[in-house]
Amino acid sequence: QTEVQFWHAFTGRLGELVKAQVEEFNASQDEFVVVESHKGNYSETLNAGIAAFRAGEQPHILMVFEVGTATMMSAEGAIKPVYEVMAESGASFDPDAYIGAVKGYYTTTEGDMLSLPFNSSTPVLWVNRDAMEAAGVDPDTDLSTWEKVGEVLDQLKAGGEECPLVTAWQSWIHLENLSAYHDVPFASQDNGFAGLDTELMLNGPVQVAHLTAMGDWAKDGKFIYTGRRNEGGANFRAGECALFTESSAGYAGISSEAEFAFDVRPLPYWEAVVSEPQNTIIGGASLWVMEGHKADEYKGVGEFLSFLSSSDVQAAWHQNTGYLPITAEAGEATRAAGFYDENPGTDIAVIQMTAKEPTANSKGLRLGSFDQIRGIIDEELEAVWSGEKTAQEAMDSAKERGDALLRRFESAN
Ligand SMILES: O=P(O)(O)OC[C@H](O)CO
Repeated sequence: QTEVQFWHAFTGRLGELVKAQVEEFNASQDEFVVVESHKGNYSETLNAGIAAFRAGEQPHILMVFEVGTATMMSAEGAIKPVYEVMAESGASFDPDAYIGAVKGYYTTTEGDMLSLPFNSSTPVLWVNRDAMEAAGVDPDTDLSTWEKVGEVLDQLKAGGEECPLVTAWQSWIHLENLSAYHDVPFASQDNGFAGLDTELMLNGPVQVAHLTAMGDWAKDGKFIYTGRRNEGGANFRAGECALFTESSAGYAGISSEAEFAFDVRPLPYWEAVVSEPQNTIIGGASLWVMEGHKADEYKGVGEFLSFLSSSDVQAAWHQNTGYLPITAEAGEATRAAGFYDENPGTDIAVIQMTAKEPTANSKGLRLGSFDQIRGIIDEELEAVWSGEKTAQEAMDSAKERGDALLRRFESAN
């Protein structure tokens, strides 16, 4: 049997679900064996893939979070584009089957798919209904705008809630998506889509106003900071927090662990800035195929990626995890099966990402060295939460430091 190595970043419920998919594929045929390995969090998995490539020990398939997309696109010689793998392997593959908002992010301007948008997400607002009630707040209260959320945070605090709001992925949600959702740029050159000579624009009035509000909430004990990635998920799932801004894929852990009534709402927007929000942008990860392997192994890769995209596998994955259904057919099958009626809110992520035609500010981000830039942004945000810097000071500094990395990436590519 021909072996295919698949490196990913999933643990917990997501880790179990990936393992189950791999086992199902392996059991469905006897020509190939996919071997899945967990390589740490998203950044660690990306770095493990890069280091392995340099050592000539790269896996066939590497999961790379959306942040690493520009890095992978520029890694010529290291990656084998998915459209090429699929064409050579003869596995069934219809690029038009994938939903536009997801496909666009991982496809060249010529329409060639470079990586498989396996687990695509977008941020939403998770609500612990029991915690709201315990603090004397109507759990059905309108949370559509940050103005309204601000009032609810006051009520939660007054009602004795110790963790009114917690977040995962602060840069992704409170800066990158915030910008797209309010149709302001996060970076120049269409957020990097139009060229490498881009600079950060994350220190504008919309971003600064939002971070100032978040900083005030942090100072008042209404926003509790728990970490840069999805650390806050453990607090929310344990029932310790009322509101949680997190990926739609938070569903995997919340639906399997939460011992309280929860629901999911659209990501709030500032009514003072827009009368209605633009779309949110993509997160999660895609699967990149790495160069340097044999033709029969790539055939196995093609078969496995085709299996992952098949309607039944996709529909189940979407329903179990909260990741977007990457094909229109999987979304339709989910609706037809009554899943959205039985699990209200599980279609919010798709609606939020696709309801409006994206603008140059809301197609997504394509920035080199973005993982390192996020590290800088995280550091600066932490200075806002601790009251060390104003939001303006922190974002001016993030821009200056981040732009230096963008210049370095530009000259290296
Ligand atoms: O938790 P995920 O997989 O939806 O990813 C969230 C962010 O996009 C990570 O950058």
